[in-house]
Amino acid sequence: TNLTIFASGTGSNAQKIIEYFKAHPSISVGLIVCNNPAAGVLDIARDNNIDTLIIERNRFFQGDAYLPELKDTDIIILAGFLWKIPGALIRAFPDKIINIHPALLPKYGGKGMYGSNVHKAVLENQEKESGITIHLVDEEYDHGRHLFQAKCAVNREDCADRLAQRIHLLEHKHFAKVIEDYVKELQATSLQ
Ligand SMILES: N[C@@H]1O[C@H](COP(=O)(O)O)[C@@H](O)[C@H]1O
Repeated sequence: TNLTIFASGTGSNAQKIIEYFKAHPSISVGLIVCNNPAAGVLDIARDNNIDTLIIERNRFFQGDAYLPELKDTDIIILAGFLWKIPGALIRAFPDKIINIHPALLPKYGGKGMYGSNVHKAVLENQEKESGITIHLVDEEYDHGRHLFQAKCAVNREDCADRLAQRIHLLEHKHFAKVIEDYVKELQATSLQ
C-alpha cells in the first residue's frame, strides 16, 4: 500500500509515520506533497529519500488537482495540510483520505480551526480535556467518519504551546497505527 502525505509545516507527524512504516514495510510512504516551499517536511522527505511535489493553488483548486501525479497513490494522509481538499480529489479517493485534527471533534473544528488557534480556543473555554481526532475526509471541514480519538488533560497553567506539545505526543503515538489498522480494514472489506 502506497501512502502520499500532504503537509504544510514542520512535518513531525510525517517523520513518525515514515519511521513506523520502515519497520512495517507492507505500507510505505512514496510521496510528500507540500504547498509551502519553506516547510520543514521537505527536509524530512529529502533525508528519507522520498519524492516531493510542491503544488500551486490554481492548479490544485481550478485544475486537475494533481491527479496525474497521484496515480501511484493508494491512500492520502493529511498531516498538517492547511488547504481544504477539493471535491475532485475526494471523489478520486473515496474513503481513502485520512486527516488528523488536534482536538476532540466535532468541537473545535471547521474553517480557521488549525494549529494554535485550536489550543487557544480550548484554553479560553476552560476545557478540562482535549485530544486528537483521526478521521476520513469528506466535502466538509473536519467532518468525516472518526477512525480514532485520544484524550489528554488540560491543566490550569497550560499555555497554547504547552498544550500543543502534549497533543503532538498523542499524535506521534497513534497516527501510524491507526493508518495501518484502516488499511487492514480496507483490505478485509475488499475481500468480501
Ligand atoms: N493539523 C495539525 O497540524 C499539526 C502538524 O504538525 P506537524 O506534523 O507538521 O509537526 C498537527 O498538530 C496536526 O494535528
